[in-house]
Amino acid sequence: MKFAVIVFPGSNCDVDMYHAIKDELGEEVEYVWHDETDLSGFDGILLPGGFSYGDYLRSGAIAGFSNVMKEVVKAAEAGKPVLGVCNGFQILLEVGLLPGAMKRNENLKFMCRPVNLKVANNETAFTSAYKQDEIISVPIAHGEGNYYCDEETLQTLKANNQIVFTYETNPNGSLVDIAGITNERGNVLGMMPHPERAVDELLGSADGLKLFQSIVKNWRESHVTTA
Ligand SMILES: NC(=O)CC[C@H](N)C(=O)O
Repeated sequence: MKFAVIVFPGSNCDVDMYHAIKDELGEEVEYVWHDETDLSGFDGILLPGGFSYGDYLRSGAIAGFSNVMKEVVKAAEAGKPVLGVCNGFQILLEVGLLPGAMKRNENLKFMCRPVNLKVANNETAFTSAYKQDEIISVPIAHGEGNYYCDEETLQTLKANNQIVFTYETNPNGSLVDIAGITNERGNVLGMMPHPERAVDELLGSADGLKLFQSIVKNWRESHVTTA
């Protein structure tokens, strides 16, 4: 499986994402600059964290207008897996691939520390290797991670099981403890915690690895036929 790690001016988790895929997962991966207008050679798209365009206006607001995001939308519409982590999640919200918006953390502080997450839905292409309700440790690092949506959207998210990760203890004021959601189709996931920083026990946790393994397993099941 071949992944693209999209890089914007100000991305700072692109190298961690690349390392997670290449060295820990053992899959193909390439960096793709934000000006790129063709993602047809990739099977999965990864939007890493960081401070694209210095978080000017709102986190992810400017990156949402980049050339490559038009292609990311096309890839999502074609059913390819698209994962946005932290700033990547914020960009997915800005382009409307995921519903809702991100507000500043309730305490108005940037927070960087490990948190416990609950796998609230393990029947997705991103979480099938986890157990339902499994508690995993994955670090957060954000100033704008306070997820918000209107009541109607929240009911839709709940009804379709789109809430995939919740915080065990809410660090940022996020609505109903939401840490990660998918689109209705289930092929686009946005999450604030960083699974690519939790791929080796030496880093404090390897709990993020199963997320990437789930993506690959799901892709192989639908794309690779064995004799
Ligand atoms: N690590 C990140 O992706 C940070 C995201 C964003 N710049 C924020 O502080 O909310």
